[in-house]
Amino acid sequence: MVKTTAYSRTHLGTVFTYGQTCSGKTFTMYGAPPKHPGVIPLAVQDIFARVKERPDCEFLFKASFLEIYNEVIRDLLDPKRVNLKIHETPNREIFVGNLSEKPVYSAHEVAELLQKGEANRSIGETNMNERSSRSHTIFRMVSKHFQIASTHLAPSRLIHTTRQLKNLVDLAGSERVGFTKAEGLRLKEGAHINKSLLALGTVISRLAESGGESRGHIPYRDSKLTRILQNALGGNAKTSIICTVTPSEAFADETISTLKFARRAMVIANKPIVNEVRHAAIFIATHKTNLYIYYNTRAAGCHRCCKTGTLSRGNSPTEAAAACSKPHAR
Ligand SMILES: Nc1ncnc2c1ncn2[C@@H]1O[C@H](COP(=O)(O)OP(=O)(O)OP(=O)(O)O)[C@@H](O)[C@H]1O
Repeated sequence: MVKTTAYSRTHLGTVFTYGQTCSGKTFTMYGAPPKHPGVIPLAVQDIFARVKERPDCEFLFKASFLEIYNEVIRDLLDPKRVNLKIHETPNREIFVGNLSEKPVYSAHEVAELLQKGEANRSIGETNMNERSSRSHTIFRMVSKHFQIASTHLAPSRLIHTTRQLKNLVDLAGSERVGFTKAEGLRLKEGAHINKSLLALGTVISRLAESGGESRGHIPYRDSKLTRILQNALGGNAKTSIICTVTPSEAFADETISTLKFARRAMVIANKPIVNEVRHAAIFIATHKTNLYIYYNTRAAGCHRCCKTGTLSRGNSPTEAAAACSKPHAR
């Protein structure tokens, strides 16, 4: 499932984990590499492995990494960039302004960036988890791929480009103050986490009620998390949600609540699209090439020669006819 989302040719692919605190969300997303890599390192490896399978394409990758901490967006690759704002393009694509994007060329480089970002992430000890995520993180990889095609007259021509976004999201977990015994800063963090997860739950419920269509009012703007994930939740994305639960009886209520969330989310049916740009000029040029071959063949009346390759690049009909030394009818 996760592999499909990472591989997918659709414009936007998103994977996120959902569940109560200490249920294994961060472990699922990051794992304990190199022995037990999580979803993010595995997805990145898959993406780069795919590059090797497509020698006919050129790829360009850029990565960004942000956290939402107490409803403030911070760049984890450049922590001086704080309080970043969310914007929307005219074609309704949501993006975070002034977020740094680093070009990456290998899975190893991405792993280094992840490590750097993780070191800047807000993590704190609670009664439940000694390394509890106090923020939601979104690791995003944007890729552009350019397909090159060779034709008889043009050995290297750009045919189309595809742009894809992959969001790999690690959410902070919902927490009950009774269990975490949080006070002061931890209590404030917990309140923000719960509030944004509630907003996520509401968005999922509304989308589920409307069968996945963004009909009526869907309150994406109620939290930074739902606003950033707007396209992933109810748009044209391919989204995988991994729900994590703890086996402990003491958390049965949380487990039931997580399973209800999962059941609602399953109803939502997005409509993934491929963001592909066919280059019109190139398309016409390619067809001109074919037309030219056809024209030459007809004009010279030299079907057999053209088929066997006598007609070379730049031949005019006269040149083609002259180049044909075979004694067949013209
Ligand atoms: N499948 C697993 N195998 C081994 N250890 C695990 C596994 N899942 C979770 N753990 C361990 O359980 C602890 C809690 O996991 P983790 O931090 O991933 O939870 P979380 O849901 O992200 O919590 P929070 O919401 O508080 O950040 C960690 O010490 C982690 O290493």
